[in-house]
Amino acid sequence: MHGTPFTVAFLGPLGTYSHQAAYDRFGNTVGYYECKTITEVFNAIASKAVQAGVIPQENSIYGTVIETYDALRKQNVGFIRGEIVLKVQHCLLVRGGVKPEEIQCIKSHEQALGQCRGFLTKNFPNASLEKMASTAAAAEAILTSPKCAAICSKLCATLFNGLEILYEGIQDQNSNFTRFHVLTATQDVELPPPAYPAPSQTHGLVRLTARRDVTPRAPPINQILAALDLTVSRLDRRPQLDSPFPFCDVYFAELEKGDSSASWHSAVEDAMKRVKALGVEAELLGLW
Ligand SMILES: O=C(O)C(=O)C[C@]1(C(=O)O)C=C[C@@H](O)C=C1
Repeated sequence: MHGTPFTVAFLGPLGTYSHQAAYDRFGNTVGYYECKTITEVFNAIASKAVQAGVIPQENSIYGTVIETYDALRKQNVGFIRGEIVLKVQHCLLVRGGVKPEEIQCIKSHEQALGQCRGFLTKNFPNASLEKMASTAAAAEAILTSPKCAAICSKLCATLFNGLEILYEGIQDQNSNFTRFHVLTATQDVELPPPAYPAPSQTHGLVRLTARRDVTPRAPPINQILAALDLTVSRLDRRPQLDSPFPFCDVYFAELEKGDSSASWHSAVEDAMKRVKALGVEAELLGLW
Protein backbone atom coordinates (compact mmCIF):
# COMPACT_ATOMS: atom_id res chain seq x y z
CA MET A 1 0.00 0.00 0.00
CA HIS A 2 2.94 2.27 -0.71
CA GLY A 3 1.96 5.83 -1.49
CA THR A 4 -1.73 5.34 -0.59
CA PRO A 5 -3.00 7.55 2.25
CA PHE A 6 -3.58 5.95 5.65
CA THR A 7 -7.23 4.83 5.57
CA VAL A 8 -9.48 4.04 8.54
CA ALA A 9 -12.60 1.84 8.25
CA PHE A 10 -15.67 2.47 10.41
CA LEU A 11 -19.32 1.41 10.68
CA GLY A 12 -21.08 3.92 8.43
CA PRO A 13 -22.70 5.86 6.97
CA LEU A 14 -21.33 9.27 7.99
CA GLY A 15 -22.93 10.38 11.25
CA THR A 16 -22.55 7.16 13.26
CA TYR A 17 -20.92 7.24 16.67
CA SER A 18 -18.16 5.05 15.18
CA HIS A 19 -17.49 7.81 12.64
CA GLN A 20 -17.28 10.40 15.44
CA ALA A 21 -14.94 8.18 17.49
CA ALA A 22 -12.69 7.61 14.45
CA TYR A 23 -12.60 11.34 13.77
CA ASP A 24 -11.74 12.08 17.44
CA ARG A 25 -8.66 9.85 17.11
CA PHE A 26 -7.53 10.47 13.53
CA GLY A 27 -9.05 13.87 12.57
CA ASN A 28 -8.49 14.96 8.99
CA THR A 29 -5.02 13.43 8.72
CA VAL A 30 -6.37 10.16 7.20
CA GLY A 31 -8.84 8.89 4.62
CA TYR A 32 -12.05 7.17 5.78
CA TYR A 33 -13.75 4.01 4.50
CA GLU A 34 -17.44 3.44 5.30
CA CYS A 35 -18.59 -0.12 6.03
CA LYS A 36 -22.15 -1.45 6.28
CA THR A 37 -21.52 -3.68 9.32
CA ILE A 38 -18.98 -4.11 12.12
CA THR A 39 -17.99 -7.47 10.55
CA GLU A 40 -17.22 -5.63 7.31
CA VAL A 41 -14.85 -3.33 9.23
CA PHE A 42 -12.97 -6.40 10.51
CA ASN A 43 -12.86 -7.82 6.96
CA ALA A 44 -11.51 -4.57 5.50
CA ILE A 45 -8.67 -4.64 8.07
CA ALA A 46 -7.88 -8.34 7.53
CA SER A 47 -7.86 -8.01 3.72
CA LYS A 48 -5.62 -4.91 4.05
CA ALA A 49 -8.13 -2.79 2.10
CA VAL A 50 -7.48 -0.28 4.93
CA GLN A 51 -4.63 0.22 7.40
CA ALA A 52 -6.84 0.55 10.51
CA GLY A 53 -10.40 0.38 11.74
CA VAL A 54 -12.50 1.64 14.64
CA ILE A 55 -14.83 -0.88 16.31
CA PRO A 56 -17.40 -0.33 19.11
CA GLN A 57 -16.59 -2.63 22.04
CA GLU A 58 -18.67 -1.75 25.08
CA ASN A 59 -21.33 0.68 26.26
CA SER A 60 -21.70 1.88 29.82
CA ILE A 61 -25.50 1.27 29.88
CA TYR A 62 -26.07 -1.73 27.57
CA GLY A 63 -22.75 -3.55 27.88
CA THR A 64 -20.76 -5.61 25.41
CA VAL A 65 -21.15 -5.18 21.64
CA ILE A 66 -21.85 -8.81 20.72
CA GLU A 67 -20.97 -8.54 17.00
CA THR A 68 -17.49 -7.31 17.98
CA TYR A 69 -16.79 -10.23 20.33
CA ASP A 70 -18.16 -12.70 17.78
CA ALA A 71 -15.65 -11.35 15.25
CA LEU A 72 -12.85 -11.52 17.85
CA ARG A 73 -13.47 -15.29 18.09
CA LYS A 74 -12.05 -15.79 14.57
CA GLN A 75 -8.41 -16.40 13.58
CA ASN A 76 -6.26 -13.52 12.25
CA VAL A 77 -8.84 -11.02 13.33
CA GLY A 78 -6.48 -8.06 13.68
CA PHE A 79 -4.71 -6.47 16.60
CA ILE A 80 -6.08 -3.90 19.08
CA ARG A 81 -3.80 -0.87 19.27
CA GLY A 82 -5.80 1.71 21.18
CA GLU A 83 -9.11 2.79 22.64
CA ILE A 84 -11.42 5.80 22.25
CA VAL A 85 -14.14 6.65 24.75
CA LEU A 86 -17.04 8.67 23.33
CA LYS A 87 -19.85 10.38 25.23
CA VAL A 88 -23.14 9.18 23.71
CA GLN A 89 -26.27 11.37 23.89
CA HIS A 90 -29.06 9.86 21.79
CA CYS A 91 -31.78 11.88 20.05
CA LEU A 92 -35.11 10.82 18.55
CA LEU A 93 -35.32 12.13 14.98
CA VAL A 94 -38.31 12.22 12.64
CA ARG A 95 -39.04 13.60 9.19
CA GLY A 96 -39.87 17.31 9.50
CA GLY A 97 -43.43 17.86 10.79
CA VAL A 98 -44.09 14.31 12.09
CA LYS A 99 -45.79 14.37 15.53
CA PRO A 100 -44.96 11.93 18.38
CA GLU A 101 -48.47 10.39 18.18
CA GLU A 102 -47.90 9.53 14.49
CA ILE A 103 -44.83 7.39 15.19
CA GLN A 104 -45.51 3.68 14.59
CA CYS A 105 -41.99 2.33 14.46
CA ILE A 106 -38.57 3.21 15.86
CA LYS A 107 -35.39 2.23 14.07
CA SER A 108 -31.81 2.09 15.33
CA HIS A 109 -28.76 -0.03 16.04
CA GLU A 110 -29.62 -2.66 18.68
CA GLN A 111 -27.16 -1.02 21.12
CA ALA A 112 -29.00 2.32 20.86
CA LEU A 113 -32.43 0.64 21.21
CA GLY A 114 -31.10 -1.11 24.33
CA GLN A 115 -29.64 2.07 25.82
CA CYS A 116 -33.02 3.84 25.43
CA ARG A 117 -35.28 0.94 26.51
CA GLY A 118 -36.82 2.85 29.47
CA PHE A 119 -37.63 5.90 27.34
CA LEU A 120 -39.18 3.74 24.60
CA THR A 121 -41.31 1.69 27.00
CA LYS A 122 -42.60 4.82 28.71
CA ASN A 123 -43.22 7.01 25.66
CA PHE A 124 -43.81 4.63 22.76
CA PRO A 125 -45.18 1.39 24.28
CA ASN A 126 -46.99 0.45 21.06
CA ALA A 127 -44.31 1.31 18.49
CA SER A 128 -42.47 -1.58 16.84
CA LEU A 129 -38.68 -1.52 17.25
CA GLU A 130 -36.56 -2.21 14.18
CA LYS A 131 -32.87 -3.11 14.39
CA MET A 132 -30.74 -1.36 11.80
CA ALA A 133 -27.07 -1.76 10.87
CA SER A 134 -26.22 1.57 12.56
CA THR A 135 -27.80 4.68 14.08
CA ALA A 136 -27.03 6.79 10.99
CA ALA A 137 -28.43 4.05 8.70
CA ALA A 138 -31.65 4.39 10.73
CA ALA A 139 -31.65 8.19 10.23
CA GLU A 140 -31.20 7.70 6.48
CA ALA A 141 -34.01 5.09 6.38
CA ILE A 142 -36.66 7.33 7.96
CA LEU A 143 -36.32 9.80 5.09
CA THR A 144 -38.46 7.33 3.11
CA SER A 145 -40.49 5.92 6.07
CA PRO A 146 -42.44 8.88 7.45
CA LYS A 147 -44.21 6.88 10.19
CA CYS A 148 -40.88 5.85 11.70
CA ALA A 149 -38.45 7.65 14.01
CA ALA A 150 -34.71 7.02 14.41
CA ILE A 151 -32.50 6.95 17.50
CA CYS A 152 -29.19 8.51 16.53
CA SER A 153 -26.86 11.41 17.29
CA LYS A 154 -27.75 15.08 16.98
CA LEU A 155 -25.28 15.30 14.10
CA CYS A 156 -27.64 13.26 11.88
CA ALA A 157 -30.17 16.13 11.95
CA THR A 158 -27.62 18.27 10.08
CA LEU A 159 -26.24 15.53 7.85
CA PHE A 160 -29.60 14.29 6.53
CA ASN A 161 -31.73 17.04 5.03
CA GLY A 162 -35.36 17.05 6.13
CA LEU A 163 -34.96 15.46 9.57
CA GLU A 164 -35.73 17.16 12.87
CA ILE A 165 -35.03 16.43 16.52
CA LEU A 166 -38.07 15.51 18.65
CA TYR A 167 -36.25 14.58 21.87
CA GLU A 168 -32.63 14.88 23.08
CA GLY A 169 -30.72 12.87 25.69
CA ILE A 170 -33.18 9.93 25.64
CA GLN A 171 -30.78 7.21 26.89
CA ASP A 172 -31.72 5.60 30.21
CA GLN A 173 -28.82 7.16 32.17
CA ASN A 174 -27.59 10.66 31.53
CA SER A 175 -24.01 9.46 31.80
CA ASN A 176 -23.51 7.25 28.74
CA PHE A 177 -20.22 6.30 27.12
CA THR A 178 -19.16 3.84 24.43
CA ARG A 179 -15.63 2.50 24.25
CA PHE A 180 -14.17 1.78 20.80
CA HIS A 181 -11.06 -0.14 19.83
CA VAL A 182 -8.56 0.91 17.19
CA LEU A 183 -7.49 -2.16 15.20
CA THR A 184 -4.77 -2.85 12.65
CA ALA A 185 -4.05 -6.12 10.79
CA THR A 186 -0.85 -6.76 12.76
CA GLN A 187 1.10 -5.23 15.65
CA ASP A 188 3.67 -3.56 13.41
CA VAL A 189 1.41 -1.29 11.30
CA GLU A 190 2.57 2.26 12.02
CA LEU A 191 -0.30 4.43 13.31
CA PRO A 192 -0.46 8.21 12.78
CA PRO A 193 0.41 9.89 16.11
CA PRO A 194 -2.60 10.99 18.19
CA ALA A 195 -3.24 14.73 18.63
CA TYR A 196 -2.60 14.34 22.36
CA PRO A 197 0.35 12.38 23.84
CA ALA A 198 -0.48 8.64 23.85
CA PRO A 199 -0.25 7.04 27.32
CA SER A 200 2.27 4.22 27.61
CA GLN A 201 0.84 0.71 27.03
CA THR A 202 -1.11 -0.53 30.05
CA HIS A 203 -3.73 -2.85 28.53
CA GLY A 204 -3.81 -6.19 26.77
CA LEU A 205 -6.48 -8.54 25.45
CA VAL A 206 -5.96 -12.31 25.43
CA ARG A 207 -8.37 -14.87 23.99
CA LEU A 208 -8.46 -18.06 26.07
CA THR A 209 -9.92 -21.28 24.65
CA ALA A 210 -10.01 -24.53 26.61
CA ARG A 211 -11.07 -27.18 24.06
CA ARG A 212 -12.70 -30.14 25.79
CA ASP A 213 -12.47 -32.21 22.59
CA VAL A 214 -8.66 -31.69 22.48
CA THR A 215 -7.90 -31.56 26.22
CA PRO A 216 -10.67 -33.59 27.95
CA ARG A 217 -9.55 -32.42 31.41
CA ALA A 218 -9.39 -28.78 30.29
CA PRO A 219 -9.09 -26.63 33.43
CA PRO A 220 -11.96 -24.38 34.56
CA ILE A 221 -11.64 -20.62 34.09
CA ASN A 222 -10.50 -19.92 37.68
CA GLN A 223 -7.43 -22.15 37.15
CA ILE A 224 -6.70 -20.51 33.80
CA LEU A 225 -6.86 -17.04 35.37
CA ALA A 226 -4.66 -18.21 38.28
CA ALA A 227 -2.02 -19.36 35.74
CA LEU A 228 -2.29 -16.05 33.91
CA ASP A 229 -1.44 -14.33 37.21
CA LEU A 230 -1.99 -10.77 35.90
CA THR A 231 -4.70 -8.23 36.77
CA VAL A 232 -7.82 -9.08 34.75
CA SER A 233 -9.94 -5.92 34.56
CA ARG A 234 -12.77 -7.53 32.59
CA LEU A 235 -13.74 -10.94 31.34
CA ASP A 236 -16.14 -11.57 28.43
CA ARG A 237 -17.25 -14.88 27.04
CA ARG A 238 -18.93 -16.17 23.89
CA PRO A 239 -19.83 -19.72 22.87
CA GLN A 240 -17.12 -21.86 21.21
CA LEU A 241 -18.85 -22.52 17.91
CA ASP A 242 -16.63 -25.39 16.73
CA SER A 243 -16.83 -27.57 19.86
CA PRO A 244 -18.75 -30.88 19.78
CA PHE A 245 -19.73 -30.14 23.41
CA PRO A 246 -22.46 -27.60 24.19
CA PHE A 247 -21.81 -24.70 26.58
CA CYS A 248 -18.06 -24.48 26.02
CA ASP A 249 -16.89 -20.88 25.88
CA VAL A 250 -14.15 -18.68 24.50
CA TYR A 251 -12.98 -16.15 27.13
CA PHE A 252 -11.60 -12.69 26.46
CA ALA A 253 -9.46 -11.49 29.37
CA GLU A 254 -8.62 -7.80 29.39
CA LEU A 255 -5.39 -7.29 31.28
CA GLU A 256 -4.14 -4.25 33.12
CA LYS A 257 -0.52 -3.51 33.86
CA GLY A 258 0.41 -3.18 37.52
CA ASP A 259 3.21 -0.99 38.92
CA SER A 260 6.06 -3.19 37.70
CA SER A 261 8.59 -1.53 35.43
CA ALA A 262 9.21 -4.78 33.49
CA SER A 263 8.25 -4.87 29.78
CA TRP A 264 4.47 -5.19 29.54
CA HIS A 265 4.70 -7.15 26.28
CA SER A 266 6.99 -9.82 27.78
CA ALA A 267 4.91 -10.02 30.98
CA VAL A 268 1.85 -10.83 28.83
CA GLU A 269 3.81 -13.32 26.66
CA ASP A 270 5.08 -15.12 29.81
CA ALA A 271 1.55 -15.28 31.23
CA MET A 272 0.31 -16.83 27.98
CA LYS A 273 3.05 -19.49 28.15
CA ARG A 274 1.84 -20.48 31.65
CA VAL A 275 -1.71 -20.84 30.30
CA LYS A 276 -0.60 -22.86 27.26
CA ALA A 277 1.23 -25.28 29.61
CA LEU A 278 -2.26 -26.24 30.91
CA GLY A 279 -3.31 -27.30 27.39
CA VAL A 280 -5.34 -24.12 26.86
CA GLU A 281 -5.10 -21.98 23.69
CA ALA A 282 -4.01 -18.39 24.37
CA GLU A 283 -3.94 -15.79 21.60
CA LEU A 284 -2.79 -12.20 22.02
CA LEU A 285 -5.45 -9.92 20.47
CA GLY A 286 -4.11 -6.54 21.49
CA LEU A 287 -1.70 -4.37 23.44
CA TRP A 288 -2.43 -0.70 24.00
O1 LIG B 1 -24.61 2.81 15.13
C1 LIG B 1 -23.66 3.56 15.46
O2 LIG B 1 -23.72 4.79 15.39
C2 LIG B 1 -22.43 2.95 15.95
O3 LIG B 1 -21.37 3.51 15.80
C3 LIG B 1 -22.54 1.64 16.69
C4 LIG B 1 -22.79 1.79 18.19
C5 LIG B 1 -22.52 0.42 18.92
O4 LIG B 1 -22.42 -0.61 18.29
O5 LIG B 1 -22.43 0.45 20.17
C6 LIG B 1 -21.82 2.76 18.75
C7 LIG B 1 -22.15 3.58 19.79
C8 LIG B 1 -23.48 3.54 20.43
O6 LIG B 1 -23.33 2.74 21.59
C9 LIG B 1 -24.51 2.91 19.57
C10 LIG B 1 -24.17 2.17 18.47
